[in-house]
Formats: sequence, C-alpha cells, structure tokens
Amino acid sequence: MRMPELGPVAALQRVTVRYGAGAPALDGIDLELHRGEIIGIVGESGAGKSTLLRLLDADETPSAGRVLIEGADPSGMRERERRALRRRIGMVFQSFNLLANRTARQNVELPLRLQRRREPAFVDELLDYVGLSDRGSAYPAQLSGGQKQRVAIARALVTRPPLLLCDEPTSALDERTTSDILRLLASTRDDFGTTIALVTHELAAVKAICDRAAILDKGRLQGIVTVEHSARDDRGSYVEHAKRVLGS
Ligand SMILES: Nc1ncnc2c1ncn2[C@@H]1O[C@H](COP(=O)(O)OP(=O)(O)OP(=O)(O)O)[C@@H](O)[C@H]1O
Repeated sequence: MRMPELGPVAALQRVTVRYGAGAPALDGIDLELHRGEIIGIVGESGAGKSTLLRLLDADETPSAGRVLIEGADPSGMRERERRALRRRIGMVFQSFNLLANRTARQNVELPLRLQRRREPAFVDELLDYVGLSDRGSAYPAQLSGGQKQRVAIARALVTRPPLLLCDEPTSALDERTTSDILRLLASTRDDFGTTIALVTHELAAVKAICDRAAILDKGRLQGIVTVEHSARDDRGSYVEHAKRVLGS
C-alpha cells in the first residue's frame, strides 16, 4: 500500500477543468489536503465544488495541471489501478445512496464484499461506532435520515480510507441531526485519523468542524481560510461573507 506518511493526502497543482468552450468549471486551482485535517470546500451553486470533489475521487481528469492522491497521479494510471485507488477513498452523499434491498449491516459490508473481503468484527465495531449496533438488520426505509447517514458513514469507513469525501452530507437533515452527524464526522477524524473534505453550502457546518476552508467562486479559489469560532455573521458578497464567517 502506498502511504507517504508525511506528504499531503491529496494535492491539486494548477488544476483547470473545462467542459466546453465557456468559462472553465475550475481554473488554476492549487490546493493541498493536509493529513488529518477537516477541510471545508464552500461556494455558491456552480462554483466548482462537485468538480473538485470528483478530482479528489479520481473520477475526473483535469484539462490542465496535476492531481496527486497519496502521492500518485490517477491520470497516468491504468483503469484497474485507478479503480483500486478509488476504492481507498470514502464517499458520503447528501442522499445517502444506500441499497434499499440490503440491511444496514449489508450496506456497510458491501465495499468489503466487492473486494472479496470479510471483516465481520470490524463491521460490528463500526455499526457500534456510529450508534447503530441494534439496527444492523433494519432496511434503509426503516431508518431515519440521520440513521441512514450513519450507515453511509460506516460504509465509507469500512475500507479504512485515508481520505473521506463528503458531498453535502447534512443538507437533507434537520438542524439537530445535522449537528449529530457533524460530531460523528469530527470524531471520525480524531479516532481514525481520516482526512475529510466537506463540500457544503452550509457555512455553519464548516464553522462547526472544519480546520480550514477553501472558498470557490466561479471556478477560482478565492482564498483558503483557517476556520475560527468567534467570527460574526454579516452581509456582503458571498466571498466576503464566507471569509468573514469562517476566517480571521
Ligand atoms: N459534466 C459536466 N458537463 C458540462 N458542464 C459541467 C459538468 N459538470 C459541471 N459542469 C459545469 O461546471 C461548473 C461547476 O459545476 P459544479 O457542479 O462543480 O459546481 P458546484 O459548486 O458543485 O455546484 P452545486 O452547488 O450546484 O452542486 C458549472 O458551471 C456546471 O454547469
């Protein structure tokens, strides 16, 4: 397993992504994900957040520049190698993306089964970790939104990923459940050392758990701020607002 312990988990070097003749979806992005950090990726709709997440998931190839994940450039990989890399990256989605006809436990086991692995003790441990040790045999339809997201987080962690990508993980949840899920993500970083990239339009979520935040606007990185916890909410442009709410 390739694990350069000291380098960043992932790096984007002067990355541009173009889909057509218009303005690029991402334009000259330089960004490093530090090992063990929780980094927020924020911006208005269309800013390029999902595109950036797909690059970090080795599911998008830059039009220019370079992406490194665990020190390796996915664009130079054979399909099989790239799939193996992608299996090491955890994903959590807004809509949970659980298989409806599988129990919570079977959903958590799925990434292991796809790799012909079985780790029943670790699956038990994770179900317990996310607070669902007694709901393993429930189907997604029998679970609340927050419980479904807990299953999805356990499923993402079952392969022990060094990097967990979260795409609007709390946007479908109410405020109380949101803070429970954010707490779970924060403890995941603390207990498993997982680096987390949190894409969200909810600045409060970034404020609650992120160490840094990358602010995107129309495909450009407008700033990377260290998140502080005493800034005041104020009016202004989105970028000014985000910098003021999140940064110093
Ligand atoms: N597959 C695609 N083909 C063409 N254009 C695309 C594609 N994916 C994204 N785009 C364009 O790239 C830009 C950035 O899109 P992206 O989905 O990354 O933004 P976002 O910040 O995630 O937005 P949202 O918050 O609405 O999900 C947008 O202008 C979008 O229309």
